Amino acid sequence: MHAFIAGLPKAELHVHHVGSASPRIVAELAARHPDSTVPTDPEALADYFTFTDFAHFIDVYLSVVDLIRTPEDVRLLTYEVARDLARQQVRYAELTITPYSSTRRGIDERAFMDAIEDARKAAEAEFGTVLRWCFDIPGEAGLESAEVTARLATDDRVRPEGLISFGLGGPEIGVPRPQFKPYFDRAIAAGLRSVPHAGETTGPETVWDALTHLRAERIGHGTSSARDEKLLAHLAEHRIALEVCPTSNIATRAVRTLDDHPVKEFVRAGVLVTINSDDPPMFGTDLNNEYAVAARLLGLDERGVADLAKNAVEASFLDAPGKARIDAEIDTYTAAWLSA
Ligand SMILES: O=C(O)c1cccc(C(=O)CC[C@H]2O[C@@H](n3cnc4c(=O)[nH]cnc43)[C@H](O)[C@@H]2O)c1
Ligand SMILES: [Zn+2]
Repeated sequence: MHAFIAGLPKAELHVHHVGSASPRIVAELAARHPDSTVPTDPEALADYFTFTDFAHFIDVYLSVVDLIRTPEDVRLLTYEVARDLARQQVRYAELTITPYSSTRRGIDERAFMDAIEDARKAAEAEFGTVLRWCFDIPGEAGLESAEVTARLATDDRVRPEGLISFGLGGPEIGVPRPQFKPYFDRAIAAGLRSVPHAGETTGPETVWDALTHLRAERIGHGTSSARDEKLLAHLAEHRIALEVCPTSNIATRAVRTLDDHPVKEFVRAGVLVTINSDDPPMFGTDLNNEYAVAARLLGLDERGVADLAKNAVEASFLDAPGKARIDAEIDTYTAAWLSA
């Protein structure tokens, strides 16, 4: 199964830019900025990436954000993230980027956009992996961060070509979703798709809020949806996909153990489940491992895993020919594997 998954063409819909910095990239950035407190030795880094709860995870996440100080850091990170995705046969990824965190720390906004776009184009040409951006509001940073993110996402003079969606991340407790409605309205009016995190660390009412107020088309995590049958039925009926990230939920202690993960409930209820890695090096995982975890939790064979990969293609914001191309690749690969 591991070998099958490793070669399977895939789409990744929920993966964070800074959260994808590999130990090698963290070490390289730390060498560029030696005053940082982030450890560079891989063993110390593994300890550093062990979280007591979600709030601790965010503190550590922001310490890695602090390592990214120049447009060249942004370009390096983005290009290397694409390389890691390509190695896992990821053909298409929607990468969540938090421009507010970088511009607030002094990176010029146009230089930031040029850096991600330059890396996106190079990655597509060199690795064949297509990247698209989701700009997310770091909700806990307040409405100023929402205003900046909405402006950067909608102002034609700065908004990057690869931007397709608008999100909301960070802690959920004490950060009600409805307050972000005007910013999502602006983003949606500008043609962006709505993909907020919801129900990761709070209950199903947050997912309802994301659907009602933010017009969510997919939900980041949505873990607590399992506690509300009516919500599950609504998600299933409207084909609103959940971006499930099993190992992330254990690492941030949102879910106790993998066997307690509600992914089985989602599938039972007919919800469109996609499998994702979230912040892979920080959680000691990668997308291939998340598929292996899902295969075990759901009792899937190779065909079942290929269907999961196709769910991600269906729920992606690719156009129809782009979806058909990856679906065909998945079918060809699976047929060849099963007939070998
Ligand atoms: O950048 C700042 O100055 C700042 C100030 C206050 C709060 C924040 C944040 O809350 C940043 C959160 C950051 O976390 C990212 N992220 C990565 N993985 C996850 C996840 O599983 N669930 C929610 N958020 C996540 C998110 O994209 C934000 O960039 C920042
Ligand atoms: Zn996330």
